[in-house]
Amino acid sequence: MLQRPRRNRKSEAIRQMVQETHVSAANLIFPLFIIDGDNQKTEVASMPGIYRYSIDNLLREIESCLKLGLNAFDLFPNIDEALKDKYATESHREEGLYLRAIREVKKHFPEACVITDVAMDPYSSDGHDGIVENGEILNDETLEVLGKMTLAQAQAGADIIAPSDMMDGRVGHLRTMLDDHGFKHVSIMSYSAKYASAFYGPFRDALNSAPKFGDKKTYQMNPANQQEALIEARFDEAEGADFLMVKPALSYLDVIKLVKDNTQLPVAAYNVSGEYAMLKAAVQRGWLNEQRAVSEVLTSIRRAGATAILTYHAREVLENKWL
Ligand SMILES: NCC(=O)CCC(=O)O
Ligand SMILES: [Mg+2]
Repeated sequence: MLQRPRRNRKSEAIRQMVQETHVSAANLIFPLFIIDGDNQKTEVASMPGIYRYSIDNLLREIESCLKLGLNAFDLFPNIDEALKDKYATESHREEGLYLRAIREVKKHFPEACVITDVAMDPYSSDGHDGIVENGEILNDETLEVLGKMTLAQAQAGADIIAPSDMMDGRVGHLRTMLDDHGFKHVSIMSYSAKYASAFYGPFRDALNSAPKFGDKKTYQMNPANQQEALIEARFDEAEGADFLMVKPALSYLDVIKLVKDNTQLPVAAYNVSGEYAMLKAAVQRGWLNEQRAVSEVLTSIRRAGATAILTYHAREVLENKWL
């Protein structure tokens, strides 16, 4: 035999030498949930180890993450039901929870990369990502709300705004709004290919943001489609996105690869709440080795072509030196 690929696996030193893919702290983005109040820290039942933080505790959490070399955070608000309405007006109220949180984080940690979520669902009494009229999601009317939300977040200090709604034309609309208002430096990380997935369940528990009727299939993508991801990615790129995101990650590694092969922009992937919950549940029962499973999951997402990974595992992998 002339070819013996096993020779390159014979020792740890050689295995490391030929390793093709690495995950580092710099690739990770940590999603964080925010609730109102003082000194609050409540665990999300379906996401063991993940908490909703009041702003004071959020600052402590971010401070300890920064010490671990974890520098990028994606913030999501849990909004009181009484503050929700049809037009998500709470999303651009100056003294609202979310905008206060962004201002506080940037005031205390100007070096942190703060990514903000642009979508109506946490503030919508319908629990949808758009304005609902007679059971329909109105695309162009929704862009107006997303624009207000984006400007308010940029004003509060967002480094990157991340529209997660899947309305058509929103990247171009938001890019123009930002540029016209002196926020040329604010980046856009677009959820380009966001699928109508079962794996968002625990996230909706965390934020209490599940749709009040129907589902999100008229705007989020059909899990059966791959080519459609390229259409979405191409439009977002043309409209001025700085990052293209695929979401979820694990059941969509082929989509990450396809998008990566068709763009020069960095691709981000969202290792979503249901993916985290599945792994944690098996670990809690002693059915999986956590360190090995988490490291394999993150490596596979990088191998597929993601530059940045949004993952609820971010803090624990750095804390435990699992990478
Ligand atoms: N717009 C953000 C999400 O929908 C996150 C979903 C998840 O982690 O399940
Ligand atoms: Mg789109």
